[in-house]
Amino acid sequence: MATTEECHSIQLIDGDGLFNDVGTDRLIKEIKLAECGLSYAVVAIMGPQSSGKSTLLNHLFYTNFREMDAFKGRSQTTKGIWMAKCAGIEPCTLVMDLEGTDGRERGEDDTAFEKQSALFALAVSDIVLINMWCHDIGREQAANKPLLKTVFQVMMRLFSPRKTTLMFVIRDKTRTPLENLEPVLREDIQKIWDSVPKPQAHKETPLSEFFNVEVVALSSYEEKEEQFKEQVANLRQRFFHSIAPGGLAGDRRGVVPASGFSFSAQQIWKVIKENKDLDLPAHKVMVATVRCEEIANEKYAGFTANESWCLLEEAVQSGPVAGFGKKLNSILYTSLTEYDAEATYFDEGVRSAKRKQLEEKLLQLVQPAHHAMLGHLRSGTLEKFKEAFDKALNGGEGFSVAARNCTDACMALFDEGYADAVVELANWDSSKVRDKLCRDVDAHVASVRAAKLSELTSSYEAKLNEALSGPVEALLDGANNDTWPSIKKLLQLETVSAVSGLSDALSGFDMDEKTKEKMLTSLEDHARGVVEAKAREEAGRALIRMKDRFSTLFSHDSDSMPRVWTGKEDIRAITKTARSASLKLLSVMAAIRLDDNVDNIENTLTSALVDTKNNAAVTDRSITTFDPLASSTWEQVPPAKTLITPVQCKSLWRQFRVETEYTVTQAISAQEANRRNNNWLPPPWAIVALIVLGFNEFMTLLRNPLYLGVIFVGFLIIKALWVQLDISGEFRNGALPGLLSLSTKFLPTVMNLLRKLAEEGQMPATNSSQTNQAVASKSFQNGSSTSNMSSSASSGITASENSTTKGE
Ligand SMILES: Nc1nc2c(ncn2[C@@H]2O[C@H](COP(=O)(O)OP(=O)(O)OP(=O)(O)O)[C@@H](O)[C@H]2O)c(=O)[nH]1
Repeated sequence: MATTEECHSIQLIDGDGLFNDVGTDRLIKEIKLAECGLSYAVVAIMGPQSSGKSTLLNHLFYTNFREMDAFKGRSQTTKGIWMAKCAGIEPCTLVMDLEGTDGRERGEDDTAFEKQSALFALAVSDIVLINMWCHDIGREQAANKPLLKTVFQVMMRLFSPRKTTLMFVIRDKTRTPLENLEPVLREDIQKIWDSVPKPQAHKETPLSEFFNVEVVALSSYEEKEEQFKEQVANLRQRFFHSIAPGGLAGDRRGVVPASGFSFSAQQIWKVIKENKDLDLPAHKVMVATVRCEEIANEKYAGFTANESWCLLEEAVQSGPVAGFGKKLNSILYTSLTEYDAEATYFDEGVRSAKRKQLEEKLLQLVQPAHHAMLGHLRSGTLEKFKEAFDKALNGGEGFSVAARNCTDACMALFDEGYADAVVELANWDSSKVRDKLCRDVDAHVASVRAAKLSELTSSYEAKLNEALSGPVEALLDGANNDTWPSIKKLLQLETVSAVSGLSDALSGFDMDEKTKEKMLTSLEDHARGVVEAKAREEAGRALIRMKDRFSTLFSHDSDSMPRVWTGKEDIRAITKTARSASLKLLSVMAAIRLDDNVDNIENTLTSALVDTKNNAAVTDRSITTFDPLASSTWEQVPPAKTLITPVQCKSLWRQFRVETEYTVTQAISAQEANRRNNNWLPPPWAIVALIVLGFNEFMTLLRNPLYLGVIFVGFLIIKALWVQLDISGEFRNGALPGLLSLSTKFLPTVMNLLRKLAEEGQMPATNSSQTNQAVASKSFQNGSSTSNMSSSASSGITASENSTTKGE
């Protein structure tokens, strides 16, 4: 036979009942049975031992089952069950050669294997050939009768019939035509069927419900080989397209998909061996469950090893992947489509349940990657939002409008990104990630808003600080009756301007009126605070300011010119004016007067510190007199508005008086000194007496010009000494110190004068004119140095300086 090599047979179950799973799997793989789905058929042959079964199969299906050597005598060749693929028959057909029945080798009583193998063949095959000798037909003791009985009995154990085709192959056909043999055979079969005990459910079930009975007769292979071969060739034709409607196995039922054949056969044999009932429908479900599970696991493993998936999973760890959803969906669909293709012929319920499980497992596997992708999407969108928001704000867009627009754009961007990353199989809820993004965006908007608002407030506060601090300081410095009204006006003006500016700026923030009002009020309070703080700061310097004001007024006249204490000034009046101006300053600085409240501070201070009567009381420290300043609060002024308390005022005033006392004393001394300097002329009566008594001498001088010349020279010498010795300057500090100083200076000065005169006398006549100039210049320098000396000698009092200059 040409094709026997191609279709080698395997021992499916050995003589000891051991199932050859490895061999079966190998055969199935070899003949690619798994790809056949339901398009395959299984044929089995039963019959007495050495009845030419193997010979028939090998001729019919071009298989290579072992045949008995005709010359060695009849003995068992086929042990257990063998299986091979029928060569050249479509669809793929498997054939099983069963161990012969009534075998002498197992003994008459050992029919267990026979029954088991019969049941197995019926459970697995679509067509069962029953090989029988022609001469056994109609015989009571026919060899195939027990076999048929067994077949029918075990068939009852299959729960539901598969509608197996039983083909009776009559061997060694005699001259009796088949038309005559067949009815006898069918009658025999019917009798046996009727005689078989059946379960209640199948008591009345006809044979045709379980079996299609076919009968063929073949000539003897040994005697009429040519005829035999011809008949077999014809019979072979009937096995083509056997599963098609009208074919030999056209109405078979409950077929196990080809990929589950090996497992199914193995399980069926296992159940049969354990002598359990073989529930074919349940078995089908079981096979489907196992196989679908296997396929699903295979697909899952295939998915995890899929290169595209591995790359995608790796890529998404480090950043967003464009088209993530599309890529992932494609890989997932491929796996599931493969599963569907392989599991398609298995029980639908089982198949879809396992598909669902596979889906769930795959989704569980990809979920972290999807989650990572959403994470990237969320953080990326947030970053883009921040950027766009920043840009919009810098571009001058209103805060609320910018926030709204950017948020909308950001959410749209997220939705777009999510659509790109969505896993179609999964019904994952994106709302959590979306909500988180919303929260992040809102938090960012809130923080930027807070920062912007604080920036705005700070800028307006800084503007107010600048606009108020300096002017308030200047106003307080020049404290007068208008100081506080002016400060109040300034505060009002600046506050209104700042509040309106801030209010305009806040309009872009879409704020509720209450918050806005609060912010504006806070700005107003700040402005007030600036003024109050400045006032407090200035109050701390009240003493210095008072002293400054006092010394300004005391040392300068009404034209702001430095005062010269000539002796005509009324120091008492000047002091009083200067003190009252300082007191005015103190009273202005004593309290904050930004409200319309009227207070009595100035009057209280004036009456307590300046008025002579009260002044006396202060100096006397009389315990019986009421002291209005012995308090830490002012009447009508709340403590918060008090800058200098009455007690502090009193203490400040005392300090002020002590510290200004010296200036006044100095002024008085300077005035007295000046007065003394100007009184060097004798009294008028002495001058009159001098004129009267010295008239004669005066006339003598007039009459004699020589005397006049002598007097003139004497005058020059005295004048020169007066200037050189700075006599008026020396006597400024009193007569005694003056005399002492003069006595030490007199002799060197005279000597100096004489030396100069001598030097000038020796000078040549030609240089006389230059010498005269030099002397004049020297004399000028001497004069100015004297002036400087006297100036430095003066004790810094302008009045005495002037008097010295005047004296010169
Ligand atoms: N009379 C007769 N003998 C045949 C026929 N076909 C085969 N034989 C002979 O029968 C003997 C047994 O043939 P096998 O094909 O081995 O029989 P078998 O039923 O497979 O035998 P086991 O496997 O041992 O059960 C051989 O010697 C064959 O030559 C036939 O059509 N008529």
